Amino acid sequence: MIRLAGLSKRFGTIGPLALDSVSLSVEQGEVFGIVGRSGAGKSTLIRCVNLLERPDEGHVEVLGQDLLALDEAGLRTARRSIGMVFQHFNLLSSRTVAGNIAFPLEVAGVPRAEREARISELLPLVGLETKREAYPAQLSGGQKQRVGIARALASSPRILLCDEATSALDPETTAEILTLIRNLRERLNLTVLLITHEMSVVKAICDRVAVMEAGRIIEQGQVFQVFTRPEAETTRRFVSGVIGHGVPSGTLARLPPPNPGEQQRLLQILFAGPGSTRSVISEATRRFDLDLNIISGRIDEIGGVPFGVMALAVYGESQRIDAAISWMRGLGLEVTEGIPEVRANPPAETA
Ligand SMILES: Nc1ncnc2c1ncn2[C@@H]1O[C@H](COP(=O)(O)OP(=O)(O)OP(=O)(O)O)[C@@H](O)[C@H]1O
Repeated sequence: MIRLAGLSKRFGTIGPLALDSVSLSVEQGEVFGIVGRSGAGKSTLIRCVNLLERPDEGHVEVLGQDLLALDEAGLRTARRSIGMVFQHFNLLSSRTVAGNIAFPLEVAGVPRAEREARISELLPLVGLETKREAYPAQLSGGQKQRVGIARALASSPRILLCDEATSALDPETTAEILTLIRNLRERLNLTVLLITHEMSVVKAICDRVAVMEAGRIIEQGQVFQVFTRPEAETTRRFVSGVIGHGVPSGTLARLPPPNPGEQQRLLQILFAGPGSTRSVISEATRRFDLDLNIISGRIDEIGGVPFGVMALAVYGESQRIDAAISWMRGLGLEVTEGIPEVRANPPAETA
């Protein structure tokens, strides 16, 4: 649906590249997230998909069309297949909900009766049947974004671009809007590309994710894979704020020392898949005659797949600990030695 190849972009003549050879493919029906800190290049990248921003170099293919090769008229037509939702809604305050939704249709020259019919279809889709004649000032943030979404869908696009669509909303409203986007994706067979600085958004809604830093994609993959096995340090930091890899610094220092002749080893265990709730701790304790202290543990779900991360301090004879690790790995658990430390009370992992 979207193929970006070797995109580079520099604003002005000096300074760093806002985009540095970015390549990305988004397949039909996916919700694809791009996450990164402020200034990473996310907005520039998403704006290249509908050519609100023109890259200096590279290739932009959407629905099989080379957008950079189109003239203005061709680009206008192509853009009807690409709806866009904005962080600050960008509604016209002098127009009603219906007037805002109709706006892109008016610009495209769609006759009035057809516009009205389309509005009537869209309002129930976004849960705003009763707000047709309301003005933006009379709406909550979540309702305003519902209007923004309806407007983006007015021309029946096949692709929805979401530029920090929930960043101005509170957590509860964010969850509602994300659920709405996910449902619309299914109902309307949309492909969604979204940018966000919040890993929790990616976790809630995306199938795949790309992590951006300094104009580059530093890591990408299935959300489950990236969350449970982050490779880049930046990704690890993003992920740890959401799924709790690591324990607060100071906690490890307060662990009791091992008895003479015994070892203390720190293990991080990742459970993934349906067997995740299986209790291995008590069984390992019995089988291998060890003391296993749970320092932290969390069960979560990403894309419907349960997984858990547990940090353990294990006390006992070295060989027994080795045997317990082999046994746990044999059960399909991912066991790594060492527990990443995080600052106590880290700020929410956002840009
Ligand atoms: N119109 C512009 N003129 C000059 N520099 C720009 C412009 N737009 C973006 N930049 C610069 O390009 C880089 C990438 O910015 P971009 O807005 O794409 O990042 P971002 O990841 O979306 O960050 P944010 O979430 O803060 O918007 C930054 O260094 C930014 O200052």
